[in-house]
Amino acid sequence: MQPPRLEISNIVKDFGGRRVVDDVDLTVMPGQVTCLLGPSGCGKSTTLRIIAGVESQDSGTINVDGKLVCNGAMSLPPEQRNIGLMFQDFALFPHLTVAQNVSFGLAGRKVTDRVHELLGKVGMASHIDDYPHQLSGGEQQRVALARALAPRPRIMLMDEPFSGLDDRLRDDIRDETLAVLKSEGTAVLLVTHEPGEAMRMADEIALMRDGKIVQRGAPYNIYNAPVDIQAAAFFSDINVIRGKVEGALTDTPFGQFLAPGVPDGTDVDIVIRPQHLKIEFDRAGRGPSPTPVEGTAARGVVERARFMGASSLVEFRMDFDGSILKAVVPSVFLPKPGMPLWLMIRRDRCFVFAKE
Ligand SMILES: Nc1ncnc2c1ncn2[C@@H]1O[C@H](COP(=O)(O)OP(=O)(O)OP(=O)(O)O)[C@@H](O)[C@H]1O
Repeated sequence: MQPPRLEISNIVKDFGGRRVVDDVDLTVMPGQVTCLLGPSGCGKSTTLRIIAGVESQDSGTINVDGKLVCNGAMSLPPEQRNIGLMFQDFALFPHLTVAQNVSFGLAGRKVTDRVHELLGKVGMASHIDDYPHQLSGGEQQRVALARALAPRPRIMLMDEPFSGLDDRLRDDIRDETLAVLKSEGTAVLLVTHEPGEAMRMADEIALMRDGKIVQRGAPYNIYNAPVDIQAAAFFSDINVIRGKVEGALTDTPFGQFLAPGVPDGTDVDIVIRPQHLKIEFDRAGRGPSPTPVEGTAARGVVERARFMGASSLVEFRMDFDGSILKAVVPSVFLPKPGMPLWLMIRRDRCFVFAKE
């Protein structure tokens, strides 16, 4: 089997006595995009800077293609690591043309071919003789990508590379960048604080919090099987229903939920994303009959409904405790405030977390 393109193990970094990177392990396989995702200040950029070699770790090892790049005893300088970098505030050389920017630092007979190939891939072939000030932000970004890829790095490190771009442009550039990276077969470690960006770009997401990787997996798995309530809440709004465990079950107004292995008397949070609440109409003051999959319906009264474009957001005030639950419904669903409706929770769509 191929070794991981990048493998970092037990990386630790303290700043002023505070642990900023706390025993981080990560792997990126050849041709794969791994996103290091987490809130601002959780240590993502520091991890990336350590991999790039512009910051040194206190302990831990880094391997590229199974070859040691640094550990406690040795450290290759950044330029010998065969790593490409792309950051938000990338800067093209203002006095060099697009072609000169892309070929900067490269030597050999094939450089011109490579520059043409890459500028073609990023859709900038017609700007080959332009200077950076003649390009838009998105165009500069494309050139920066071509420049970073020109020396065929073994791995590309990207730190919030799209955050300087406006929303619509950003989606296009993300997709184009991903297509170019995939066509080059480059392994990528991308840092972002935006779950949407990570879901869009990543083959694998490593979720980071307070210096630690708390969960790793494919976007689908991270979204649908979060390790804890914070991991669930990082990706969308959530609804939380509280309960207490008795005999591995929790009784709630929505019926019983399984809580296997959780000791009696433990408080639990039952977490459901707004798009997974099921809404049923009121039938002469009664809701639908309970089912094994969806449990018991609980009645709520519409507090407000908002049209969001692709979906509608409906807020309910629940009869059982006066709390608000939010439901997201595809397309247009705008019930009037005051209307009674019934909510159900599919057991395979919710997460049950024991409280610490
Ligand atoms: N050179 C430094 N000296 C002291 N503290 C630092 C240094 N670099 C980073 N930190 C601190 O380490 C913590 C993690 O920073 P880091 O930039 O890695 O986080 P991040 O997850 O990338 O956040 P952001 O997305 O805001 O950049 C922050 O609290 C930051 O203030």
